[in-house]
Order: sequence, then C-alpha cells, then structure tokens
Amino acid sequence: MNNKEEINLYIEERQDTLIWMQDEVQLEILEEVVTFILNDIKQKFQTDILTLRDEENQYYEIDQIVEFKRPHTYITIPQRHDVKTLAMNSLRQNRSIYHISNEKVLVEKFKGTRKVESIDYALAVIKKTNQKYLDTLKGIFDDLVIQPKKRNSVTQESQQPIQQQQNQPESPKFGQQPKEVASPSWISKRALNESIKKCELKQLTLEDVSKHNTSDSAWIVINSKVYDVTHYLNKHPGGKEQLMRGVGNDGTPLFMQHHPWVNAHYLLEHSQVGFLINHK
Ligand code: HEM
Repeated sequence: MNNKEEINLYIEERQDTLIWMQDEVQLEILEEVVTFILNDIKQKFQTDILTLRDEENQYYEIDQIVEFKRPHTYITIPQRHDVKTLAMNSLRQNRSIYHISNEKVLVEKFKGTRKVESIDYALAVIKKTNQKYLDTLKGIFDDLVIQPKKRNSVTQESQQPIQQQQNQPESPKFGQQPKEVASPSWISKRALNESIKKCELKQLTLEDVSKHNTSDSAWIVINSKVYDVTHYLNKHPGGKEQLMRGVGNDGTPLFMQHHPWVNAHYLLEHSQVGFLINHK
C-alpha cells in the first residue's frame, strides 16, 4: 500500500518535491515547508512577488497548495520574462526532495541525476528561517522604503502656515518640493555604484579562493559569490573559529547547515570580490 503524498513546485530549472506520509503530517508543517521553499526562491531570484498556478492555469495561495494538495504548481515572477516556465514534463536540472515528518525535514539535492547534498533540518530551523526571512525583509524594506517615509514625517512638521514657510531662507525641506522628493536620487546613485562595482568583480576559481585561507586574508564562497570576510571574522555572531571553518573554500554547505535564514549577500555585499567559476 502506497500512502505517500507528493507536491511539486516548479520554476525554471528548479523542481522542489515535498513527500510525506498521508495523514501523518500536520497541514501547518507542510505550509511552513512550502513557505521555506518559496522564501528561498524569492532570495535566489531576487524578488518578493511570486505567483502560483496549477496545470489548469488556476492561480492560488500558499495555504491552498497544501489544503488541496495540488500535485503540480508552477511558479512565475510577474514582469520577469527572463524567468521561464519549462514544459510540464521537462526534466529539471536542479531537483530537491523534501522528506517531511512532524519533527524534521530531510532534503536531498540533485544536479541532474547526481545527488549532491543531503541536509537534515529540524522543524524548528525551518520555522526560524521563515521568521528570520520576514525580519530580513523588514530590514531591506527599511532601507528602500522607510527612508522616503522619514522624509514624509518632516513634511508633517513643515505643515505649518504657508507664510512661515515663505519667510524661511532657501534650504528646502523635504515635502515642500514634492517633485524632488519623488525623484529618488539615492536609488540611481546606488544603482550606479552597483553597476560600477559589478564591473570590478573578478571571475575566480576555487583554487584562487583557497589561497586566502588565513585570518589575514580570508575569502569565502557563499552561493557562488566570493567574499573577503577578513574584516568580518571578529564580527561574526557565531565566532571567528566557526567562520574560519569555511574560509578558503565553498562555505555554502556549512553556512546552510547553521543559518539558512541569514541573508549573506545583504550583509557582505560590499565585501564581494568576485564570482566563482568552474564550480563543480
Ligand atoms: C561558512 C562558515 C560559517 C559557519 C560554520 C557559521 C557558523 C555559525 C554559528 C555556529 C552561529 C551561531 C548560531 C547560533 O547561535 O545559534 C552563527 C551565527 C551567525 N552567523 Fe555564521 N557561520 C558561517 C558563515 C557565516 C557568514 C559567511 C555569515 C555572513 C554573512 C554569517 C553570519 C551569521 C549571522 C548573522 C549569525 C547570527 C544568526 C542568528 O542569530 O540568527 N555566518 N554562524
């Protein structure tokens, strides 16, 4: 008797399969795992908006995936035409299988048919990751959106009688000139800095990275990006020794094992020295 249940989530070359024993796993747990996967996809594809639909092109929400146990869910990112949905039966290169029980989730990762990794997550880690993702988002959100809001709070202060405003010398306050406020110069400056920096980033091999394996020059690979973490060693909340375990190497598996919820790129963006190539 086969009473296994299965749900598949697809985006581009990626397929995430959830497997569990019928009636043995609570719906909330399945929902946490689906959220975990979708958050990971959001980070990898640098988006916060995903749409989900089934084979019949019906759009639905996360809780409906687990409630109705749709076997095949296709994920798209609105307005990102570079992210394609492959034909239904195409074989995807990056497959992960999540074996779910009420206590833990065993994730097996495959490249083609080759199994490349196997990670055991306690359920508490999955939940913490989802929570941390929300917190991180809040951080990013602060950076991008709260700033203009802070300016708005100045607007309230300056909602004084118009005469008083006119008497004030030049120095325009935010809110007095809505057009300028609407032109977010800080975004274009940031975009410009980023594009300049991207040109400076090198293509590096694991051999290049392995030469920087001391606390005087410490490089680490996280998700195919190479960071110089020399200055971060003493700031790492888990301690210098822990971080040194991944230095001079691809630290992604260790990183994922300890804190998949941490957004490394957000923290180390300015320390990126390049991209990893020839990655097997
Ligand atoms: C690859 C090697 C690494 C290892 C073995 C490692 C290990 C650890 C450990 C054991 C902790 C403490 C977890 C706890 O207190 O529960 C920790 C915390 C932390 N690490 Fe790492 N880490 C690594 C790389 C990194 C990198 C590259 C970053 C940065 C961008 C980073 C950022 C953090 C942060 C932000 C925390 C605090 C997480 C929290 O409290 O939620 N770690 N790390």
